[in-house]
Formats: sequence, structure tokens, C-alpha cells
Amino acid sequence: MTRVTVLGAGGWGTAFALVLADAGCDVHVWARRDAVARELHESRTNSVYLPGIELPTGVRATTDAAAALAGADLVVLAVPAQALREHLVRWAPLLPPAAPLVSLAKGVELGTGARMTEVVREVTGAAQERLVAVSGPNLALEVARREPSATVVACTDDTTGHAVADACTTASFRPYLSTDVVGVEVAGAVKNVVALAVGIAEGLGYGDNAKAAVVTRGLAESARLGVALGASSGTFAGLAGAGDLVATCASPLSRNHRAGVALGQGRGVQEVLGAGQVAEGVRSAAAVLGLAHSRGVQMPLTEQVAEVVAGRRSAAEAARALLSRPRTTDGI
Ligand SMILES: NC(=O)c1ccc[n+]([C@@H]2O[C@H](COP(=O)([O-])OP(=O)(O)OC[C@H]3O[C@@H](n4cnc5c(N)ncnc54)[C@H](O)[C@@H]3O)[C@@H](O)[C@H]2O)c1
Ligand SMILES: O=P(O)(O)OC[C@H](O)CO
Repeated sequence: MTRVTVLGAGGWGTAFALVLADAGCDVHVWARRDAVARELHESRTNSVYLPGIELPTGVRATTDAAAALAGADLVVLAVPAQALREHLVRWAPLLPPAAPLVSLAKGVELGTGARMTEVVREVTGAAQERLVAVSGPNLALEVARREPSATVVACTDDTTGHAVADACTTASFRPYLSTDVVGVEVAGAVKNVVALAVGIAEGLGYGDNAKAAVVTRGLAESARLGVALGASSGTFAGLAGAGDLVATCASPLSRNHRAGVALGQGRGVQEVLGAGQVAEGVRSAAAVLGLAHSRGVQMPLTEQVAEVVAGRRSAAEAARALLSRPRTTDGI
């Protein structure tokens, strides 16, 4: 039986632990907070992050990372993007030397512009073949309810990719394999920024035409950045790109979408984040933009989201700025 350690017991870490357990793995979850670990371990529920969901028997939880990681065949990293490095520095000496390291986070690191597998590689020194990104249209609550969902398991090494896909294939959760780690990670990070933009449009009271324009132009700029970083453009038409935008931009379950609506309604970013929302796009917007600037890539939508999030521009001003840009000729 594959022994898997999931580091992070938020919505997605917990839902992914459920998937792994359904797939027949021996699952050990690390939670940051004692109360979450105890509830998961004793009642097999996580009422803060996944109300109404019961995990399969056998899933264990602890706040002791060393105990959670002992003997792991596979390690899943499920903490938010901006917290990954600080945690990994502590976890690195505890990681089993050969286990694949799977990143679930959708973000780009502020200050470095690093993708999540780049952070993992820098901190742990793990070979590229051990690094895996899992990303797709995967709203945690729907996955945990065992509603049909597909995802992308991206790894440069086929054998590792298949091993991770085997560990998370169930009757309702279907992974597709890709070797385009860069594309899958860029698509996941930028979609959170686009979801904020769609929410902002909604909060401003705009209709479906505006939202469709934001999604489509957001996808175009996501693909532009990805290709500049070496990704395949096809990745952005797939599950990790267009697929995740469809799910996130339409769903009231998306925290980025909800945060965007609040920003569009004129609420400040502190108020939005203070309401318990972990919306990765809020912090990734500036990081994605920095990465784009470093490669000479234009990302006008991301630029406006970063302005709104920083409080330098109102949502209405951002919309006006986008509508008054010089005409472009790419036609997509
Ligand atoms: N929730 C989803 O539907 C979903 C789906 C796919 C991907 N993701 C991605 O997975 C990653 C984790 O998301 P999540 O939904 O599990 O997040 P979450 O906010 O629900 O949980 C985050 C987990 O990390 C822990 N944590 C550790 N350090 C932290 C810190 N400094 N700040 C905040 N939390 C900290 C929290 O205690 C919690 O256990 C994000 O990058 C997100 O974009 C989420
Ligand atoms: O709730 P969000 O906005 O973080 O989105 C969750 C997932 O990324 C959807 O695929």
C-alpha cells in the first residue's frame, strides 16, 4: 500500500487526502493547528474547511511533521503558495530521499517570481524528475463530495507521473498526465488572478459579456506568459487552463471569485482577506506581474488586478483603463 503524507489540512489538502484514501493509499495528514489535527484524527471531519464531509477510515492526522513524514512513499504539499518556502525549510530534513514531491498550490512566490516546483527544488535540492504539480478544475468541496472531477498530473518523468496518477485515481477523480510542468503551474497561478478579475466585473454589476471577455483575455495572457517561460500553448486550452477558468470563474465556491466580487463592490482588500478568505490571486497578482515584466510579457488584466488589490486604483477605474487601451490585433 502506498504511504502518502499530505502536508496541509486546509480545504484542498483534506479533499486530496480523501481522494488518496479512496484510491487505496495509507494517508497521513499534517495539520498546522492542533484542533484541526485532533478533529481529523478523531472524527475524520474538518468542519472549518470542508463542512459536511467525512473522510474514509484509516486517514490519520497529526501536527508532528516528522511523524507524518516517516516512511512516506509520496509527499503532497498542500499549504498556500506564500507559506510553502517557510514550511519546506523546516520539512526538508524530514523528507524521504526518493519520494516524489507533489505540489497542489496555485501561485507564484512574491519576491522571487518562483513557481511552486521551483521553490521545492531550491529548498530541497530534489531532482526535477521527483517534482510533480497537480492542477485543474478542482473545487475542493465538489471533489470531497465525490462529484466527477478531472485534473492534470504534471511531471517531466513519465514513471513518476504515472505513480502519482495511480495514487489519486478513483471512481470520481480522473487524472490526465502532462510533462508540461511549467504550463500547468502558470495556468493554475494565473487563473486565480483571472478569477479575481471576473469577480470584480461581477461586483461592478457587469454581465456575462464582460465576464466572458475577462476569461478569454485572461487565458490569452496566461498562455503568453507560459509560452515565454517555455510552456506549451496547448496546455492552456486544457484542464489546467481553460478548464480551471471555467470552474473557478463560474463557481460561488471559488474563494478568488468571491474575493473579486467583494473588491468590485468597493470593499478593501484587508476587509476581504479578513473575512477568512484565502484567495491566492490576491498575493499572486503582483508576483505574476513581476514575472511577466522580467520576460517582457504584457499582462494588462493582471496589471489592473494588481492595482486594485494594492488599493492604488478602484475597480471602476481599472475597468475604464482596460477598455481604453490601444486596440490590439491578436484577435483571440
Ligand atoms: N480549495 C480548493 O478548492 C483548491 C483546489 C485546488 C487547488 N487549491 C490550491 O491549494 C493550495 C492550498 O489551498 P487550500 O484550499 O487547501 O487552502 P486553505 O486556506 O483551505 O488551507 C491552507 C492550509 O495550509 C495551512 N497553512 C500553513 N501555513 C499557512 C499560512 N502561513 N497561512 C495560511 N495557511 C497556512 C493552513 O493551516 C491550512 O491547513 C492553494 O494554493 C490553492 O490555490 C485549492
Ligand atoms: O477557491 P479557489 O478560488 O482557490 O479555487 C479553487 C480551485 O483552484 C479550483 O480549481
